[in-house]
Amino acid sequence: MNNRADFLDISQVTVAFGRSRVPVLNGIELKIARGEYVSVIGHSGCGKSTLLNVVAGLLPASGGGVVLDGKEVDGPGPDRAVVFQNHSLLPWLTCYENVKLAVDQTLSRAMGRAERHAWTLENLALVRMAQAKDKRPGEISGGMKQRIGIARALAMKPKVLLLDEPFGALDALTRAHLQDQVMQIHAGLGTTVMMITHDVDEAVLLSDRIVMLTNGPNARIGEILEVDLPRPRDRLALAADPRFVAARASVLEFLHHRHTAPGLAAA
Ligand SMILES: Nc1ncnc2c1ncn2[C@@H]1O[C@H](COP(=O)(O)OP(=O)(O)OP(=O)(O)O)[C@@H](O)[C@H]1O
Repeated sequence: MNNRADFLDISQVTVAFGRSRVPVLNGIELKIARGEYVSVIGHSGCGKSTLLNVVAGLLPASGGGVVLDGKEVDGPGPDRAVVFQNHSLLPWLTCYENVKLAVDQTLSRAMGRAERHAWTLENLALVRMAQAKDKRPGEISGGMKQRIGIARALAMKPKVLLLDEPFGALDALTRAHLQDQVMQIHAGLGTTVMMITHDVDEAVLLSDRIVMLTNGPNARIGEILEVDLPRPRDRLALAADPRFVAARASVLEFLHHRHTAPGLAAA
């Protein structure tokens, strides 16, 4: 068992694609504690998804590595569940079957048949989708599809939940609703989360820490902001909270003025 502070240990991760000698990411060093909610923000194309894909084991790092709970990441695994911006549900299966398939694939040794059925229903209920369990993805809204994607990810009992702009394709109200649900789930289950986002308000509302990447190529961690706001967080109350406003301003200031700080982007 690892220290709380380095449950997920991203160590000197560098990624260069193909024969390019200029890395997209250069020497990313980040330790995430068990139960922590960490967002990664940065300009388009700086390498946020690349970093998440390395942690997911979908992309090998050119240098450095990732260790999760003492085990080196060397490929995809059920201990790291990913939710992408566009849902990846199987269209011919119902919502129940989409979640159940993941449960069967990952937990068939740990749980009997009846238990897997109950666990599938429990996770559908967690994202408030129990009533739509027999619908197919084509019959439900974009927000509902993302909720099924989150239920499927959580049902695998991952050690870390990797969210790649999970609310990016949703309208503002649906997005707010889903952010609130994810906050409740995080509070209830103590899930460790690494989330990629473009949205400054979303990052401040949800995160314990916000990791700000400099522009690529050669992107590095420019700054890390601790979000010192008590939980549970209420979006309406926070909008006028000076600590929320200050955190938001700090991230915006980084994105607008400091994302290519001398000595970072050019290094
Ligand atoms: N498979 C690949 N082969 C070559 N280059 C790639 C590949 N995947 C990503 N890149 C390049 O790496 C850089 C970072 O891409 P990435 O998708 O990680 O950025 P991002 O910060 O997630 O962008 P966005 O916010 O727009 O989604 C980009 O310049 C992209 O073109």
